[in-house]
This record gives sequence, structure tokens and C-alpha cells, in this order.
Amino acid sequence: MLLEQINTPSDIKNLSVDQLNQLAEEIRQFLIENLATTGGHFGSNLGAVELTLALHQTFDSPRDKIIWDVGHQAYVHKILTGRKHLFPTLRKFKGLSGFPKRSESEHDMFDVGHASTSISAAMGYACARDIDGEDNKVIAVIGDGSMTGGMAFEALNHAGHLGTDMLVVLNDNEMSIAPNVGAISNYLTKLRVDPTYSTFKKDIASFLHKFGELGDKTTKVLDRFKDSFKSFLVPGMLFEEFGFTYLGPINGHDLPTLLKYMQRAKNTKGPVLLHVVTQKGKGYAVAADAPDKMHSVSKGFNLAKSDAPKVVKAAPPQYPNMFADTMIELAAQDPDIVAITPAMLPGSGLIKFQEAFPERCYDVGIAEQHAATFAAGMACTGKKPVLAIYSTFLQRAYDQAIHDIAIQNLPVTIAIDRAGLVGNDGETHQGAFDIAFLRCIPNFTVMAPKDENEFRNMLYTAVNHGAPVAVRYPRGAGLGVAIDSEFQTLPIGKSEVIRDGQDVAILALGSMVPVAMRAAEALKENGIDAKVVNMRFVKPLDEELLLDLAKTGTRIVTVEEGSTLGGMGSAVMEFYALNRIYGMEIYPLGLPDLFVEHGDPQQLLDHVGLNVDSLVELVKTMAPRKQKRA
Ligand SMILES: Cc1ncc(C[n+]2csc(CCOP(=O)(O)OP(=O)(O)O)c2C)c(N)n1
Ligand SMILES: CC(=O)[C@@H](O)[C@H](O)COP(=O)(O)O
Ligand SMILES: [Mg+2]
Repeated sequence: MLLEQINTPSDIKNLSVDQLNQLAEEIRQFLIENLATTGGHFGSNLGAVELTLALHQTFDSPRDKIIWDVGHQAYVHKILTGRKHLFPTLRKFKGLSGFPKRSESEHDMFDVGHASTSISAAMGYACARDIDGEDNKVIAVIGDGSMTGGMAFEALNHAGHLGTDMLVVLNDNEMSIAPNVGAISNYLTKLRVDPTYSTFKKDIASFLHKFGELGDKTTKVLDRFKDSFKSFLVPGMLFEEFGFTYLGPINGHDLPTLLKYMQRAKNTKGPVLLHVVTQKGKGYAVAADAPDKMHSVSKGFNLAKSDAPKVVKAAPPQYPNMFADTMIELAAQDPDIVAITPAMLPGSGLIKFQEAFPERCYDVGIAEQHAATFAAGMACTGKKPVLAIYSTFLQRAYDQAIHDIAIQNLPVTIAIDRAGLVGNDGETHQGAFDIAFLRCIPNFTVMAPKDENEFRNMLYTAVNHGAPVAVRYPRGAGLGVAIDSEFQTLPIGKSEVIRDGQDVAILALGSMVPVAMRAAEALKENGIDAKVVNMRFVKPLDEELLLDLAKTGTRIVTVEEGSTLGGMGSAVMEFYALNRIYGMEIYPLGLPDLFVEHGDPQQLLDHVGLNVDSLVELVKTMAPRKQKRA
């Protein structure tokens, strides 16, 4: 086994092509066996094996800087950089991260998890290198899906302008999580599938070269038009118009070709884009045939049972299912409802909606900012857009939420999935901040359901509200509650008391409502009688409830699966302070002021003290009940 001897990139430096091919097969087997037990990002890593080997054989990491985009495809890089033995702990609490992390290895140049950052980060490294007069190489590795993100083009624009010496490796597998979409994707397809493009490009290049050699006046005039000719006639020129030398497209599984072009790219000064064509899921039939289904896998798929093992990606989480079903019902009732997703058709559940209403469903690519402003534009015309977005990716569209949606008070519903701790993806993906960053925006209503039935009613309420609304809901399953036969409009800013009690009020939001109920039962055994309120709304708050609690001097604990700083608890305390109601005892429980790492979601909640036991202990330590206010 070659793989057993590989611990650092220098171990592959002198391997022959045959040995590299053997190593590629061993790495694929290693990935398949390990991910079967841990889960993780599957298809992208199987597709990037030869590419990663070629990068590490050609360049000298960590002196040369290899910067991964998203980072979900960097497992092979981790294997080659001394972390093979840690794979049994992949994405587990305190284990190996699923993404590059500077704290994990000197070979990881940039912490990542969100898409389209690599070229900007590489530019940062390259410009700093130039200031310092150093001569290392900087390489950004970006997928075709991530290339649809605006940030990538902002960085290409900058690099082309400065003529910075850097390499962008475009790993084109025609896939985002779902099949890639958009004009850029179509353009890459043209480059890939039409062989005349590359031969034509060579012909044109030599033709123009000959003009240059003749050197008479006519050719000089023609030469002036050379660039226009090129861009007009040769499709590969899009990147050259950005100031890049374009190389490719090449087969990303053919090691001799990869190594040859990688070397050529290394020897070319200035910005270079190497277009590498790979197959997502390469080497594992099920993943290669249906790459969208095996973008990531859950632990537990069994390799031994058959040649085409069962794919046991976790049963679709129920919230996305509920979301899709509700959207289909709402759209059937109301022709103005449209759905928008930035590249998350499968994860959001909208893939089902797309089947039902293809003309009212937009996958805009990895373009959260565009998605939000696109929704705003639609809302100006009377449409009722629902923007489905994970909490963590909504961070990308913050100015658009303020500038394009809220200032114009437009009826855009933001369905915020994966709000709260998402688990194995870790810091970059936890949905911790949406409450804090949305509730300070005027005109926004912010709500969170306690269960899937309330979720449906919230969506119904939101799309008919006529102003911006955010509905946040957690990753995973609902509670299995009964579903109302008809949608109910929820009164805006009204909470729901679900358990009465005199000693303390637990004001709970969304996923924390069931936790609060269980804590109240436990507190009863300790002789403490807790009221539990399902707050439903972070904004507007139920002020009547808060005034009543002030009148009775009831102690308050707020609990939410979001950042404590700036969260619902802060809102409650601000309410009392701004209304000059003093002397209340309030404790805000939420996510602490730190980035929560990867692990099993419940393990993480226990780790940060956001569970039944912590809530019970907290209430027990509070001061005795105050006297009634006059
Ligand atoms: C800003 C942002 N939006 C959405 C995602 C979710 N996401 C992760 S990987 C991915 C697809 C990336 O496609 P590509 O770059 O082509 O890599 P591939 O999976 O095909 O290897 C998406 C949409 C993300 N990580 N970051
Ligand atoms: C890397 C990335 O951003 C996605 O692949 C993400 O891991 C998907 O998360 P879900 O599994 O919650 O859809
Ligand atoms: Mg791709």
C-alpha cells in the first residue's frame, strides 16, 4: 500500500505517474471506507483526487499557498498533509474539521466553508508576497458552482487589473450541489464539450502570431484588432478579457496531462486560469451517477452489501419537506407566490416545489446577494417572493436585506433554514447570528416556530403580511405534531402562554420551546412553578406580556438557539430599559460569544449549556420571587 507511506506532501514528490495513479485508487478507497462510517462531503472529494495529487506534486506547500474554495473538497489535501489518521474523527466534536483550518495544519492557508472566497484570499496572499519581495506561488482552487458567486468575479477583476502572479484552478464538474446553473455554467459547458473551441483557439493563436511576424503596416493595423478578434472568435477569451492566461480545458483525472499543465501554469507569470474538468463522485458508481444525491453523505452507508450500496443520506429533514409542501399549497392558492434559492434546491426542499411550479422557482446560483435584491425587485411588482436561505448564508446578503428589502418595506419573506446549531459543518455554518442582525432592521418582522404546524402558519402569515418577514427554523426534524386542516393567520407580535406558573417565566423561542417545557416539568419536581411562553416573535415583541410580567415582578429567563448578544433576551431587556421599568431579574440564555465548533448538534448544545439541565440549574440559582408591584 502506497498510501501507508504518505504523510507529508514531500512523500509524493518523486512518485511516477503509475505510482500516483495507484495512490489515487488507494485514496479513493480510503475515502469511501472512511466516509461510510463518519459521513461527510463525498462526491467533491472523490472528484478531486488526481487534481490534489498534481497540485501537491507540482507546488511546494506550505511555501506555495494552496487555497481551497468552500473547502468541502479538501479531504485529499488533508490526507496528503499528515491528517490521514484523524479521519475516523472527521466532523466529530474535537475531531478533524470538514474544512481547511489554519489552526489544524500549516498547509491550510485560509479558514473556509462558504463559497467563492478563494480568489480574494489568494489575492491577499499574493499581494502581500509582492510587497515583501518573495517569490512563492499562490493557487486558488475553485469549483464551477463557486464560480457563480459574485465575489469570485470581484476578485478576478482585481487580479486582472493588477496582473498579479497567481493561479486559479477552476475545478469544473458541472455541478454545484445540484446541477450548476447560469450563463457562466453554460459558457463552461461550451468550452468543455465543443472540441472546435480548443482547436479553433490554437488555430487563431497561430494565425495571429503569423500576422505579428510579418510586421508590415497592414498587419500592424490588423494586430491592433487582435484582441477584439480573439474575444469575438474564441470563447476561452472571457477569462483572458479579465487579464488571465487561460489554459485548458483539460481532463482532471489524467495525471500526465494534469502535471504537464500544472507545470506550464507554474512557469507562466501573471494571473493564470487552468480549467480542469472532473467528475463529481468519480470512482463510486452511485455518486458518479447521481452526484447531487451524494454531495454529502450521512454515516452508516454499507459498502459490503452490494456493488451499488444503498445511499443512506439521512432521510430528508422534515423542515425542508414541510417548507416545500407548504410552499406548494401557498403557491396553488396564490399566483403571486414565487420561490428563490441561491444554489440550495435540494437542501432547502425547493426541489419539490420546482417540480410543481417550475416557472415560479428560481435557482440563482451561489449568489445570496443577488437572490435578496432579485426578490426585492419582484416584490416591487406585487409578487410575493419567498427567499429560502440558510441562516449562515444569509450573512452574505445583509446589506441587501437592509438597503433593498427593508428600506422599501417590501413584502419579501425570508425562510431562514438551518437557524441555530447545524452540527458537523461547524463554525462557518452555525446559524447563530440571524436574530441579532435582523431584529435591529426597521420594518422587519422576525419569528420562529415551536413546531412544524406553527411553521406552516408562520409562512402563511408572512406571505400575506405585506412587509419584510423572516421566519427562522432549525436544521432537521419537526416534532411530529398534528397539522391544522387550514392555515391560520398568527397575530403579529403575540406570544402564546403554553404553561402557567407563578415563580418564574421562561420566555422561549422556536426550537427552545420544547426544551423550556421539559425544564418546567423538572423544575416542578424542585418545587418551582414555571410559566412557559412560546414567544413566536422576536420582533415585534409581545409588549403586553412583558408589561404583565413586570407588574407581577416575575423573574424571567429567556432562551433561544441564537447568539445571546443581540438576541431575543437582549430585546426583552431593552424593552424594560427603554420603558424605564427597573428592578426586573432577567437572565438571557442563548449561544455564547464564541464560534461553536463542529460535532453532533445535541453534543454542541450540551457543550454550550443550552439544554434542559442548564435551564433548570439556572432557574434554581435565581433570587426568590419579588413582591408584587403596586
Ligand atoms: C456562500 C455559500 N452559499 C452556499 C453554500 C453551499 N454550498 C456548499 S458546496 C456548494 C456547491 C459548490 O459547487 P462547486 O464549487 O462547483 O464544488 P463541487 O461541490 O461541485 O465540488 C454549495 C452551493 C456555501 N458553502 N456557501
Ligand atoms: C459545504 C456546504 O456548505 C454544504 O454542502 C453544507 O454542508 C450543506 O449542509 P446541509 O447538509 O445542512 O444541507
Ligand atoms: Mg462543481
